[in-house]
Amino acid sequence: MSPQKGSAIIPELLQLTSLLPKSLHHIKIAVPGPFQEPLIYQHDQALAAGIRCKVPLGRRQVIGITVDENTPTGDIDPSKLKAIIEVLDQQPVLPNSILTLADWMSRYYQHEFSSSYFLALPALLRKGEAATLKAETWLTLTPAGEAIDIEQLKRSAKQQALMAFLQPQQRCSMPHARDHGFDLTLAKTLEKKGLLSIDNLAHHDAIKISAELSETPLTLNNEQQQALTQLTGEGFTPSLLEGVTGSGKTEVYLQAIADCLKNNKRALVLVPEIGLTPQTVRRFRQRFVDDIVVLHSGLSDLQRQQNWLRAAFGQAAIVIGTRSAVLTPIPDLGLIIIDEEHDQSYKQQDSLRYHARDIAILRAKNEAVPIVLGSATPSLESLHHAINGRYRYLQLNQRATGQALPYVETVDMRQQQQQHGLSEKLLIRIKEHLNDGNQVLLFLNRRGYAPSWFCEDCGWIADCVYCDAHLTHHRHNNLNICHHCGFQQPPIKQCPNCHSHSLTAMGTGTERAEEFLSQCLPDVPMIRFDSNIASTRKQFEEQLAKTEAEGPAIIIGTQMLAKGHHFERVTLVGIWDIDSGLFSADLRAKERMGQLLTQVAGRSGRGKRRGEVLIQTYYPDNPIYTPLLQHDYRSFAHELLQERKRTRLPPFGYLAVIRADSAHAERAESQLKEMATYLLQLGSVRVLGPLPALLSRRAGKFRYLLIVQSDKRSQLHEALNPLHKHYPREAKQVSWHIDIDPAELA
Ligand SMILES: Nc1ncnc2c1ncn2[C@@H]1O[C@H](COP(=O)(O)OP(=O)(O)OP(=O)(O)O)[C@@H](O)[C@H]1O
Ligand SMILES: [Zn+2]
Repeated sequence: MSPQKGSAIIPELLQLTSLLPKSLHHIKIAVPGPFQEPLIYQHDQALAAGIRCKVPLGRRQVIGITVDENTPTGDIDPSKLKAIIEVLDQQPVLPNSILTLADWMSRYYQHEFSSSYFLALPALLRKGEAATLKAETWLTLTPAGEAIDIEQLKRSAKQQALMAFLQPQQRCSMPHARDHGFDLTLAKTLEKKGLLSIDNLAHHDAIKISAELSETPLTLNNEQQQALTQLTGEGFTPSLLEGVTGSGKTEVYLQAIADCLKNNKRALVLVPEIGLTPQTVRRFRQRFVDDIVVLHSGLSDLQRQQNWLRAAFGQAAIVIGTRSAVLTPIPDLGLIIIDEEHDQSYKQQDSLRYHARDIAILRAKNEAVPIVLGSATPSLESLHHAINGRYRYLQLNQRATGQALPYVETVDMRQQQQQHGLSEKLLIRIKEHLNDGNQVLLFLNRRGYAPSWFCEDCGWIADCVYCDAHLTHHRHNNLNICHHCGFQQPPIKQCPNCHSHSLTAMGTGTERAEEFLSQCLPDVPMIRFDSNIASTRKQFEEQLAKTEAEGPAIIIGTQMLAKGHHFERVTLVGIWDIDSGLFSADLRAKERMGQLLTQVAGRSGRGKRRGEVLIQTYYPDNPIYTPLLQHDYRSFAHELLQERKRTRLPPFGYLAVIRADSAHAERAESQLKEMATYLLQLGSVRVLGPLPALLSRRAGKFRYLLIVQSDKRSQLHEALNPLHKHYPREAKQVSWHIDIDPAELA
């Protein structure tokens, strides 16, 4: 055999060996795109779940996340597998606890498979940035610092305080020290004494939980004490803490967290989007020595990434965040709290339409920890679970300060002189309360100057060109604006219908209410809260600060005011209009109305003086208001639960909405008709529709709904599951999505 021949064979052999499958691993990766399952790639090593990889997808390269081995995938042909281009992480960025939730969410909400995985990551990590913390100034105790008896420092109170702060933690970052009033100069003095060292570096390990308090907790009243005792338990213990407005739920949370930290575990606190103001955070920071990390949409991408990583590395004992913070990795989690659990902002209303409360419950169950859902006005779902014993039902019926709940009275608008929808009676009462040196809060759930621009001669109303909605008139910039799509135009001067020039703003929004009240009461400061004036966190905070700084003043705003804020000086709450909740066809309109009314009324009389609430209504005798006027949200909710039971609506049945959007109404409708036929022949679900959405056209697209109902959750899911296989999400100029457990029919 000639050597030449042999050498020709060897490269071929080599090539063959490199193709041998035994050295290759099949890796399941959640990849962005319209996939209902992870895709499979090959790689020369096994990879743990939760690792980011760069992979080819069509002609592009994208970042995906490895998922659990057990995650099912469709059939694959191994010869078609593409290789991972680059592995971005040495260690998983998402721990198993979060991967399990993400996997469940993908299936349950029937959205693109990868979306829950990406939702769990901060934006910069989604884009492939390194999962590392930036260098930071750290204060670390030296052995001498650890050993010193701080009594020896008593000549300098500040030095002693910093050492007392640092000793239980051993190490802390400079920003954390600053939050507690310690500055770098002070730290340098102690460094010179050899008690601590100051370094600039990036720490990636956990920090010891000190469980020390930096203020003395309030003494709990009996109800609070009982609630606290019952809500902590071994393993998964869900509780509903139903406490009237001002009953001191926050104090119960704070003390429950203190217990959690003592057990060397960390706590997760979820609050509604607008509830997470610096005031809230301050209240927590005042109480605890341990570091607290905050996660909300107002942070820059970098801040969010850094805070998220600090939480994930165990550098914070408490994580406070809004909706998506429910997916933050937290080592040794010991407690979850959801404040204002009824709040709508916990449900995401686009793309992955998840409910953070439901995910939190699942997380608590998986991680075997107690979870507390707190509210003065619990959602019907949570109430139902508390009544039937699935959750512990803890009640606080008294205000913590001992102050009685406010007097509530209706104003019969049919018998009142009124201007801009403000009754004579309410105006008189406003003046009385201001004269007594108090503040008044007026609730009007319509921002802008007037809800419509209207022809006095023929009744024509200016509509949005792209939506099935009236334009709202805004005076400060003289524009008519669509609150659904943002379309705007200067107010039309001549009626396109009858050519009259008598066009005017009709109705009252917050802007007009403020203008009118300023005319009636020129010397009284007006503090407005609506998304025009307080849309950013900073603006909102500025308005809140004004309420604290001012004496007699009028606070006027939309439902932004209903989110658990404590206005010490408000003694009168006036509800400008509430009736719209009675007539809305939306699923939860009545429930929301009751919650809003109770929450807004609950802002009255939280200080030293008993409060008063005046509700303007054209339907004072409507029985739905009766329990609410007596602070009896519980009876109100029981009544609604009975109604839901009769109609087999949640929590007594399960619901999904399929919505199709298209520039051509008939296409959206016919797509849903096809789906309805398919679903009906299954025989396991009830189907209503297609019908136009409550907002039947938005931004140029017609919106149709199919309401799918079932008495069994599993049947609903089984019925819906195959839809995406039969009907592409976007085709023939129709796009559609499923909303499981919908919050509204919009
Ligand atoms: N045990 C207590 N003793 C005295 N004051 C208390 C006690 N607990 C709470 N408070 C005070 O009562 C007030 C209301 O408490 P908090 O804001 O926690 O109520 P809440 O139940 O969260 O109300 P809301 O649902 O209306 O937001 C606060 O000023 C708080 O400091
Ligand atoms: Zn519009």
